[in-house]
Amino acid sequence: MAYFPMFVDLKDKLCIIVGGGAVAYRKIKALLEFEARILVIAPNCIDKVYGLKDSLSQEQLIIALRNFDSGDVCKADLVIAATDDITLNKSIAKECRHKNIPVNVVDVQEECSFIFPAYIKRGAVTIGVTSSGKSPVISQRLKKSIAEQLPEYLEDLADILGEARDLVKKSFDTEAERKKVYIALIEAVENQNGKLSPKQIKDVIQREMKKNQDK
Ligand SMILES: C[C@@]1(CC(=O)O)c2cc3[nH]c(cc4nc(cc5[nH]c(cc(n2)[C@H]1CCC(=O)O)[C@@](C)(CC(=O)O)[C@@H]5CCC(=O)O)C(CC(=O)O)=C4CCC(=O)O)c(CCC(=O)O)c3CC(=O)O
Ligand SMILES: NC(=O)C1=CN([C@@H]2O[C@H](COP(=O)(O)OP(=O)(O)OC[C@H]3O[C@@H](n4cnc5c(N)ncnc54)[C@H](O)[C@@H]3O)[C@@H](O)[C@H]2O)C=CC1
Repeated sequence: MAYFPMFVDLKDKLCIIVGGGAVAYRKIKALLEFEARILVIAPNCIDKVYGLKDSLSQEQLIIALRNFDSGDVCKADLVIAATDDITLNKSIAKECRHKNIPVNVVDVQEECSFIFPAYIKRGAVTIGVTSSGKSPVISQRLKKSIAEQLPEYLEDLADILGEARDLVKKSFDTEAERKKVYIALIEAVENQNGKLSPKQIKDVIQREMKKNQDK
């Protein structure tokens, strides 16, 4: 069985992480990169988790130094059960499922409604890899080898194409024409090593329009 890669908007969503060990830390770091708000509930946290407070506001991260209470999950958009107590983790999962809250349980895959990928983030471009639980280390290694092949300008490229999109949509009638323009823009960015000014974007679009008219 393979998992479907679904990309989720986590901006400002409240993610509750129960547990404050090394595994919790890894999940928190990932969720923060996607602008989630974090509430950690654990009687003890490793220093790296406490350390996150230095660079984050109260809006972004709250650490509640206490045991989990049933009912804690009520306000959560997402829950991670990351304690070292398998029975507790399972009961958190049960409560979440009952309340229709997506839940990840770090030590029991069958209890997860979603699992974490190994991922690469370059601005708006995200690449997620999973082995559907078979081997996280495969995902980790694949991530590394994919990352080595990505062009430096990937983030800029996505921004440039994103900005050009409205104009391209207005200027070209068919999807096939629009796709050609995006490819021309990508090639132009490749030639300029990642930089195109708004004027250069317009020039490429003009050029493609002219090509279309001349046909
Ligand atoms: C099912 C899943 C659920 C979930 O966590 O969402 C899960 C479950 C478990 N992981 C375990 C172990 C390890 N996990 C890692 C690493 C990662 N694990 C991640 C995801 C996932 N792990 C989901 C499946 C994703 C997939 O299949 O691709 C990554 C990709 C993302 C992340 O964690 O953020 C991250 C790499 C991120 C990166 O490098 O980018 C390492 C390596 C290391 O630590 O360096 C080890 C030690 C080696 C080993 O055991 O394989 C154990 C056994 C614990 C034990 O033996 O006690 C369980 C529980 C079980 O298998 O039952
Ligand atoms: N999914 C994954 O990627 C991986 C999962 N694991 C599993 O993750 C689990 C956690 O691993 P670590 O972070 O290394 O453990 P850890 O022992 O460092 O941390 C456990 C945390 O749970 C907290 N905790 C315990 N009882 C609690 C309660 N009643 N309420 C709230 N918090 C409570 C502790 O205070 C501590 O912060 C292990 O069971 C391990 O098998 C391990 C490796 C990878």
